[in-house]
Amino acid sequence: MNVAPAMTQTEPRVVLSARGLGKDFAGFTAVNNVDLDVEHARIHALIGPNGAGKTTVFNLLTKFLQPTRGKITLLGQDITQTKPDKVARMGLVRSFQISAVFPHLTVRENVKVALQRPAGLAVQFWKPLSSLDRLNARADQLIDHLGLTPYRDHRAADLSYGRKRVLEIATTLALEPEVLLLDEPMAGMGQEDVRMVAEIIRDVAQSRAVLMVEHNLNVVADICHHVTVLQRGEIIATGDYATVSADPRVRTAYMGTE
Ligand SMILES: Nc1ncnc2c1ncn2[C@@H]1O[C@H](COP(=O)(O)OP(=O)(O)OP(=O)(O)O)[C@@H](O)[C@H]1O
Repeated sequence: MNVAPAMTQTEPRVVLSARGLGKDFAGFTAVNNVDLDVEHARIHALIGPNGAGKTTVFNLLTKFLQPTRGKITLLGQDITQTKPDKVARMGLVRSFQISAVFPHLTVRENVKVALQRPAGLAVQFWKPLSSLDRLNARADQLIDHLGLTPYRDHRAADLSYGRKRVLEIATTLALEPEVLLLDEPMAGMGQEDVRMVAEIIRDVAQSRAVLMVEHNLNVVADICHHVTVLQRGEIIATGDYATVSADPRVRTAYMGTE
């Protein structure tokens, strides 16, 4: 059998990029002149002190907000004017967009519900869950991939906080995104859960790009290939963790907040 060679680290493929991205709110510039290149099979962190503009950049990229300036390209297509649902169908998915995990459903049922809307469509509540049986195999594959098999028949409400986040990621992956945006995936987690979710993210990023906002700099140092640091809406440093953490402007920006 012919197997295509795996993409090597020397062949970066930019899947999402922004040029000169900017957003003004009633005369206040929240984001300015942001250039970003997110690559396939890489984890890219967006960090910065509170109010630096990280969430606004996420909202611009997913088109929840319309940029005031600049251009966004997804998989070679200009999406600057594209609507959020179309952007999601094109492969740019933000975790919370579909991470409505239903607490009374089991892990497997949640994943099946997510799988029946691969185009990012609304959940079809009128369909009985039994009609989703054809999705069992695919759901179990995804569940296994994310280490949730022992919890497959547990109700989502009974999962630990960390495993709930992993289930959210599983439901996001049901859309088979090319680019996954994670907004503070480790927020509120204990150390053990942080380690587990970090491993999952590393695994998930083997076959897609991940862009994440993360305050936990240990996690950023551990799993992120590229780090972009924002301050007052502008990029002050970009590169690998060692490079940006040694940058005097980054050290100043974080002083007192780290
Ligand atoms: N809809 C809005 N209207 C006016 N100002 C806004 C709006 N959204 C964000 N801002 C402002 O833009 C700036 C950047 O906010 P943003 O939430 O993007 O920062 P952040 O880096 O995500 O912060 P945090 O780490 O605290 O979540 C802040 O000064 C914020 O008050």
